[in-house]
Amino acid sequence: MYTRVVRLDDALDVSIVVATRLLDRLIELQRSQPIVHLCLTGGDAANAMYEIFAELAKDSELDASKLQLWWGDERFVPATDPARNSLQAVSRLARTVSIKSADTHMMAAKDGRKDSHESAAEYEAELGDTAFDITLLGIGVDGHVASIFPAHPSSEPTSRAVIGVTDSPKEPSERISLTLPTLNRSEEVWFIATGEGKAEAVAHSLAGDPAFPGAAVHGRVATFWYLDEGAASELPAQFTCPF
Ligand SMILES: O=C(O)[C@H](O)[C@@H](O)[C@H](O)[C@H](O)COP(=O)(O)O
Repeated sequence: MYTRVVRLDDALDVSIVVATRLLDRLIELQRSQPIVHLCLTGGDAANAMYEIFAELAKDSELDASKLQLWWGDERFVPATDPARNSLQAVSRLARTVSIKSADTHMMAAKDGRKDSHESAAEYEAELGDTAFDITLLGIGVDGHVASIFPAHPSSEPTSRAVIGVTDSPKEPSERISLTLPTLNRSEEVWFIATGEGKAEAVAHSLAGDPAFPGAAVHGRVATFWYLDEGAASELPAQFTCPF
């Protein structure tokens, strides 16, 4: 198990490098296994990357029929609300990648019948013991990952694989999130963070500060942190890895 920090100049470089590596890695995995499970994240950094990924995936060897998409977290809002992480990702990826809806495992939307806790239990059942090949994660200025927020009930230890989150410090207040042990059922975790606002959260997470949920997330094989200079600006010198 290893952690690697990849420092890049700016946010655009992060999007290009992550999109390029993700496409290459998925194609490589598809050569040796029938299905690849990719867990997606929400957030501006990821959305920018998805746009470039969709461009690169056009005319590539990526086989969308061998890809299963999952989500690390979802904003619990109505199905057509553009704030949904899944809509934001799928609307970008589907420009060139034709993934069947049966292989696109979106978390439930708010429909007035079930609350986020019931919907989380439903997703837990859908997930079963699926382990992700790659999990993408953003990180908040406050250090949250997926919808696990520091000093908040969402970061309390739980035996659940998926939880409903209420009173989230970030809008919208109701969410669904994989828990830390579920995120850790990933062969590889790829963090994406850009901008100086993330520097403190990134530095504390990489230093293993238990107050920061990101410190507890590791791929079984590898954990990558793709950072621009702003997000990496508070890292000690030992984290200066060449690209
Ligand atoms: O639903 C969400 O809000 C996200 O899943 C969240 O965990 C996000 O990934 C981070 O907040 C980083 O987002 P940015 O890249 O927009 O800063």
